[in-house]
Amino acid sequence: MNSFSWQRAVVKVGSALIAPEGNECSGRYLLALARFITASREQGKEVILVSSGSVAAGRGKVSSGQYKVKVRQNPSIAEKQAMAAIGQNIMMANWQRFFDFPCAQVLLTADDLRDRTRYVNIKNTLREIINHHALPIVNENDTVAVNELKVGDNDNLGAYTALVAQADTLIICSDIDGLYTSDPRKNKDATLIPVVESIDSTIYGLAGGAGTSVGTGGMRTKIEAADKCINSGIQTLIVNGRHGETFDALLAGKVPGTLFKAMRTPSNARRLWLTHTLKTAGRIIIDKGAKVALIEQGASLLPSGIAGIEGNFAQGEAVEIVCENQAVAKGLSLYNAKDLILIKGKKSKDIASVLGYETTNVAVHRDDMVLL
Ligand SMILES: Nc1ncnc2c1ncn2[C@@H]1O[C@H](COP(=O)(O)OP(=O)(O)O)[C@@H](O)[C@H]1O
Ligand SMILES: N[C@@H](CCC(=O)OP(=O)(O)O)C(=O)O
Repeated sequence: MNSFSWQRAVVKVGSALIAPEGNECSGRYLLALARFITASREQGKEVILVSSGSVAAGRGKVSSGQYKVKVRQNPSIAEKQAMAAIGQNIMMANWQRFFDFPCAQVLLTADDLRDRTRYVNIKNTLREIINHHALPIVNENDTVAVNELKVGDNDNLGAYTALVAQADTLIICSDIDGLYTSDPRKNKDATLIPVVESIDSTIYGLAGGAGTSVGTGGMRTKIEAADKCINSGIQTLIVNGRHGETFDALLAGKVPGTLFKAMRTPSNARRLWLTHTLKTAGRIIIDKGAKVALIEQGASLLPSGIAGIEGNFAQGEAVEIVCENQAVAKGLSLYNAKDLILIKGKKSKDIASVLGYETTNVAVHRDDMVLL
């Protein structure tokens, strides 16, 4: 088995695992996985869960309740959305019973992830949920997500979550041991591929569709997710969540499935993106004390060290950080230019009273900054 190490992982639990019968959200395969999450947190690691199961949970609830409503085998989008609305809290409760720390529900659409301001807010919220020792549980906001708003499958949602949360690892837990040379349910000669160094059309060519009626995407969307991640320095694993031994192996740093190797380290990928891809929309002028803090202490930029603002940038846009006319760093601003003008030079404790709100006491977070 290949080895891996990690510090912050997104663990994606597919419909095939949480709703094995397609009707109802089940706990059958979740205990070993929950133990893995708890043990990993006890080792100081950070976990974000991306869980499917709301549609199946809703369907199970309406068909078993007082009215015993039959849901069609191929329901309309609106019916699925109604099932998701009924099932999201059932799916959450299904997880919460395994943990004595709080679970935090995060419902996202593709549109949320494309919008710069919402992207920053999602990132801040995930960071705060983890700081408060709760477990973020992400799912698609199925009740509002139609067509162009939809990520559509939770594999790709898992990849977007790993990117926004700056995870180093995405672990996709499904009902199959990993990526095979072809769909093993259709071809008994298919063999497991333990490691993938890079993803090209040959790898995509191996993928077949979903294995169950509740699964969305099958292997193709898992490869798409891995493709997004490994290019950003996030290693991706596909493992079989139906076997308890899977999680013993993962805890021991082994990959009991397929490992898609990261093409570079997450910090290098991020550095490249920040330095070369992002265009700056303005400048933040800082004082000498802030420059020392940024360069020598690796600190985040606080409003108290800001002397001036140039440009009319939005929250989440890239800015150049300048001291005495020399570029010191580049990073993503957590406040828009107008608000930064109001809080420049102010102490953290005064931000809320000046703006009437406070999302964070940091202007540019260390994680979103590259020194020049
Ligand atoms: N090359 C392949 N290797 C492994 N599984 C494959 C492959 N092609 C298609 N599959 C199918 O993908 C299924 C897993 O995807 P899916 O049913 O969408 O699960 P989940 O709900 O966990 O996302 C497997 O059960 C398997 O039948
Ligand atoms: N958001 C949907 C799950 C989407 C889905 O089926 O994804 P997947 O687990 O990748 O097959 C739900 O909660 O039912």
